[in-house]
Amino acid sequence: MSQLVQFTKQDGVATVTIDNPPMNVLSTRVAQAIKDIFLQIKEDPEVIAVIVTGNGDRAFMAGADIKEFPGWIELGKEEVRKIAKANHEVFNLIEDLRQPTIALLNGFTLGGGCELALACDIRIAEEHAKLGLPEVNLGLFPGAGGTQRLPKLVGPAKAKEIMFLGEAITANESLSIGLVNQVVPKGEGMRAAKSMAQKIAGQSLQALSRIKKAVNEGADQPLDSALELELNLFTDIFSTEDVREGVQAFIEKRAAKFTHK
Ligand SMILES: C/C=C/C(=O)SCCNC(=O)CCNC(=O)[C@H](O)C(C)(C)COP(=O)(O)OP(=O)(O)OC[C@H]1O[C@@H](n2cnc3c(N)ncnc32)[C@H](O)[C@@H]1OP(=O)(O)O
Repeated sequence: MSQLVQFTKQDGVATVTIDNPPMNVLSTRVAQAIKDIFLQIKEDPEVIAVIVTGNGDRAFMAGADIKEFPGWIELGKEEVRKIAKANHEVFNLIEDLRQPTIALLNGFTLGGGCELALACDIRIAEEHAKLGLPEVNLGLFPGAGGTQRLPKLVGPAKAKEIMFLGEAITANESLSIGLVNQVVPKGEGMRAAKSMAQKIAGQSLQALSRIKKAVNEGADQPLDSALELELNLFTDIFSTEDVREGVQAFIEKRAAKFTHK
């Protein structure tokens, strides 16, 4: 397997580390390696929560590999569409993953890197991280989900400002607009991400995956059909072994031991 992306797992938590120095850019090969790893995680019964980060302390990911773009410019429309669609597929795979995902932003989180972070459920940023969608500076615009996922998180006006100006914002500004969940000192990110991931991994994946599905799919629907979705998922959860265990554990005044069944 490619070493451009590393994968480890411990106690229900998988850690995916992008390792493409110096800026962990999203080359075509990195995108394929991320896809391969997430396809594996999707089917892994031992993984309940996932952390995604970049190697080193300079970048989570500074975007797509701009040095591949001259080649793109020479391609026909069909070929460009194919490459762009492949990026959409990778980020959709991550967004739709049944397991919760935490992006640990440990430096520059730009362009495709910011779009990768947006496809995750939760974002924790180290204080020195800079976030942005600077594609406009190259005469293009975010094409790996940024125009759709950023406005959902921060509202259309702030998202347009970020994309029109192409300027990176600080971790603390990102926190103030809801783009990240938490800001921690430089070097403390993995500890914070692991602490959150371990708490999540102690819950039932049956419940976690339904929370994710209800929130993600409900957001694109009118309230009445979104509530119908919630109703169906809530009805379903009562047939799981984990709900029996969770309720019994409460009654017996002990900690629940979920089996994710
Ligand atoms: C569908 C998705 C589209 C996109 O994502 S488009 C790309 C969006 N991203 C960007 O526009 C960011 C581009 N990079 C930068 O602006 C800067 O870099 C940084 C602010 C991230 C860091 O600046 P500094 O600390 O001064 O480092 P440095 O010398 O510019 O970069 C170190 C090496 O990394 C290469 N690099 C940085 N970002 C990219 C990239 N996105 N694609 C390809 N290479 C990149 C540089 O060129 C250089 O390389 P060398 O040492 O050989 O000169």
